[in-house]
Formats: sequence, C-alpha cells, structure tokens
Amino acid sequence: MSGTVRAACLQMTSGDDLDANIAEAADLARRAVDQGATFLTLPENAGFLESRPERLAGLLKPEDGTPMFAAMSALARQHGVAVLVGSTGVKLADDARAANRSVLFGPDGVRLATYDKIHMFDVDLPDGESYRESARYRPGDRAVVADLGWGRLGLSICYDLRFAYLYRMLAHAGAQVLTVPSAFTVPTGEAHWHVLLRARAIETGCFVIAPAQTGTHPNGRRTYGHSLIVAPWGEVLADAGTEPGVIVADLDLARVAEARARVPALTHDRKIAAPKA
Ligand SMILES: O=C(O)CNC(=O)[C@H](CS)NC(=O)CCC(=O)C(=O)O
Repeated sequence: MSGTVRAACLQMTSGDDLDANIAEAADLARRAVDQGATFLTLPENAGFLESRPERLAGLLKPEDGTPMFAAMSALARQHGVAVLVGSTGVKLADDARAANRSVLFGPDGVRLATYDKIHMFDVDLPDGESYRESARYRPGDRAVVADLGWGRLGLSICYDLRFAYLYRMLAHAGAQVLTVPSAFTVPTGEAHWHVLLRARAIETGCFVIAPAQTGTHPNGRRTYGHSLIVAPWGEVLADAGTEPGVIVADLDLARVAEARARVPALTHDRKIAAPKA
C-alpha cells in the first residue's frame, strides 16, 4: 500500500469532564479537517485524565458505552476521516481493573482496531511523582496492527515507547506507521521523549505519530506536550510545543521503503544466545 496521507495530532489538556473533553477533541478535529487531514490522532487519556479512585469509578464505562468513542466514531463518519482515539479507560466485564484502550475508527465510523496498553507505568520519579498504573489498569498482552486504505498502522500507548521489541514486532508484522498516543510526565519528557520517538522511527523505518497531552490537568498532573510526527529516516516533521492545538504532516509512504533500502537493518535480525551469568 502506498500514496500520501495528511496526518494530524490533536494535542489536548484532558480533565475529568467527559463532555468538555469531547468538545475539545471535536474542536481540534474540525481544525485538522480544515487543514486537509484525513487521519486524526488523539492522545492517551483523551476521554478523561483522572487517577483519583473515587472519581475514576464514575468515569469508566464499557467500551460500547464510552462517550468519547461514540463521539469520535460519529465525527469520523461525518467528515469521512480515520480517527484514532489514543486511549481512554474502559470498564471490563471480567476484571475489577479497567483497560487503557486505543480504538481506531475508519472513515465510515466503523471500529477497525482495539489495543490495550501492554506496559504499565509503575514508576517513582526523583521529583516525588509516583505512578501505579497497574493498580487501576489490566495490561494488554497482544500487539495490534490495523490497515487503512493507504497503509498499515502499528498501535501502542505512551510508556510502551520504552520497549523497543514491541515496535520491532509491529514493523515485522508490516506496520509502516507507528502510533504512540501519550501523557508523558514533564521530567521524563524533557529527558527522553524526542530521542525515543526518533529512535523507534529509525530502528523500524516507520513514520511515528505521537499525539500528546499537555499542560496542567484538573487532578494536578502536568504533562509534557510536544506531540510529534517523525519520518522513517528520523527527521521531525512537526512538533506541537506545549499549547493545546493541532499539527499536521504529509506522510509519503514511499519514504518507508526508501529508509529501509538505505539501511536494511530490519532484515538483519539474528537469533543469539543469552550471555552466561
Ligand atoms: O495516570 C493518569 O492520570 C493517566 N495515565 C497516564 O498518564 C499514563 C499512565 S500513568 N502515563 C504514562 O504512561 C507516562 C509514561 C512516561 O511519562 C514515561 O515513560 O516517561
């Protein structure tokens, strides 16, 4: 599959008001469509960014009752564009924990793929920030690719970015574009965000599209912003900075094959023995 597609990252500051988050996403989506984008991506926790357990309980709904999914399916159909809801928390029937779930809608509004975040952000940062994502969310255990008319996507979410094997697996499964919707912390974003995203693009010869949360959220969290679109050779095509807004870039799918022809590292994997302890 080939051709050129205009992709957009919708950079948001999501809070705990479901309707307000949908309104922000819809406003940014219209701006992206006005700029000619036909593939729209929303960040992690686009539906709500809320970790306080007493509030979280009221926000979680089953996938088919999740308002952000319903709204973005309708918007996709209305504008005839594909929309990736980077993630929202989804209540599960068979687990007290929720899923941190990405859903992709095609231009007819039909759901094309569902991905549950695999790697849980259980981290204590030196500045005192502490996260226990696994207390609230059940990790996924399955990598996911999805086909749009113009190419194949490999899905991931935020902290997954630190696990290169996932992206290599997605590239070997035929992905040409990797999506990394995120809500990165400010200190880890400053230190690692751009270099990790560029590394994943370079290692796999894929475009990388990383829509991000930004700013200060109602629960007191701060996120790094800098939604990024990276080309397969590693160049940054667009960077959203720190304000909410939209960035777009044209993805020429021929550049995937070009980057992989220049350095065919993806075809040079080896089976190796582990080191002796
Ligand atoms: O907790 C919430 O409110 C919403 N969840 C998130 O924002 C998620 C899980 S805690 N954040 C990350 O994965 C940040 C990863 C990151 O920053 C890194 O890898 O450095």
